[in-house]
Amino acid sequence: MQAVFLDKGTFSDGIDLPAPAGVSDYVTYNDTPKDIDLIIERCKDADIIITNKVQIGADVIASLPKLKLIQLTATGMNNVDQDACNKHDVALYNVAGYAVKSVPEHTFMLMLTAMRAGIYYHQKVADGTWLANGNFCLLDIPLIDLENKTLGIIGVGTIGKRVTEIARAFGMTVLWAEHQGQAPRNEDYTAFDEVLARSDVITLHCPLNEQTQHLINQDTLAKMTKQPLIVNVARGGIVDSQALTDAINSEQIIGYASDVFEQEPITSDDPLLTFADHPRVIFSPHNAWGSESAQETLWQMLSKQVADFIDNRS
Ligand SMILES: NC(=O)C1=CN([C@@H]2O[C@H](COP(=O)(O)OP(=O)(O)OC[C@H]3O[C@@H](n4cnc5c(N)ncnc54)[C@H](OP(=O)(O)O)[C@@H]3O)[C@@H](O)[C@H]2O)C=CC1
Ligand SMILES: O=C(O)C(=O)CO
Repeated sequence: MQAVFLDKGTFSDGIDLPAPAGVSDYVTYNDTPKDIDLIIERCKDADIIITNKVQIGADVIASLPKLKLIQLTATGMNNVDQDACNKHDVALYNVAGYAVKSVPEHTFMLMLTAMRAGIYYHQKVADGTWLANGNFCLLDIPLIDLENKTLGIIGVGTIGKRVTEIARAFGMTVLWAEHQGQAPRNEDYTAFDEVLARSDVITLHCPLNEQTQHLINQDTLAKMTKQPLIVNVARGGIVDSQALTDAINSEQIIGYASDVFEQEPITSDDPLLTFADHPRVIFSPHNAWGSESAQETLWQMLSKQVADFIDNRS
């Protein structure tokens, strides 16, 4: 079978990404631009498309009669038209659970950096402000401890559960948010609006889909009464960037720590970039998933899934 990997360059150099067993013709591209004709041209003989973030829409799927499997090198599946896959009998696989160390650790890196103004203070050491100040320490922006704070988690799956464990080790109270508008399914969950109202930090770990598109918007931000920090390592589209920008400006929220953006890479006109120097705003370039061990685990899991798929088809 032919497998075409459209965006191999999303992995680090040095991570070995051999053809999965059963793939006889393995074609790789470092990057595939958003150009439907180019994607179709590259995949016209493919039985299997492997991709991390290339958008595979209904037009592409309908134009590839040989296609049998789209295998994502990711957990989130929002870049593929799932209805079109069902319609054309194309299997769609993600890789679940590969980043259960990497993403939670990154979540806390972002959270701690924002709460303790880490980038701000690093710059003050480097630019001589600390020296000019004269005292042994500089403390002009408050450092906020996590202990005794309430953490609201939206999306209590593999990643949300590990974040729960780490948060409890920090001495935080954790609230698991029920889906918006639904009664809590059991005593472990708290109603969505109550989580917004009670949390000092809100962290997003749900998938991007029709229900979660712009879940964080003007209305939901207005329900955040404790001026929380929002952490987003899930998907940019879960947050309405303009509403978030307004909420930071009006101090409805204390800050925003994000690995993901509606447009990736972020473009220079994105309003969020106006906060590049804000002491409680920190961005990373969608790399929370990518510790070396997570990349290696991902490829092992993916290789087995693809090999099993080919086995079952032959
Ligand atoms: N930044 C990065 O590098 C990475 C980002 N991600 C993102 O993180 C997301 C979560 O990953 P992971 O934990 O492994 O996935 P899981 O599928 O294990 O967990 C997702 C959880 O979200 C919950 N959920 C779904 N819809 C809603 C909703 N409307 N409101 C509240 N909760 C909801 C689900 O709960 P229920 O079953 O109750 O519906 C489920 O428990 C991925 O979808 C991906 O987008 C993942 C890896 C890396
Ligand atoms: O696994 C995911 O969903 C990611 O976003 C990393 O590619």
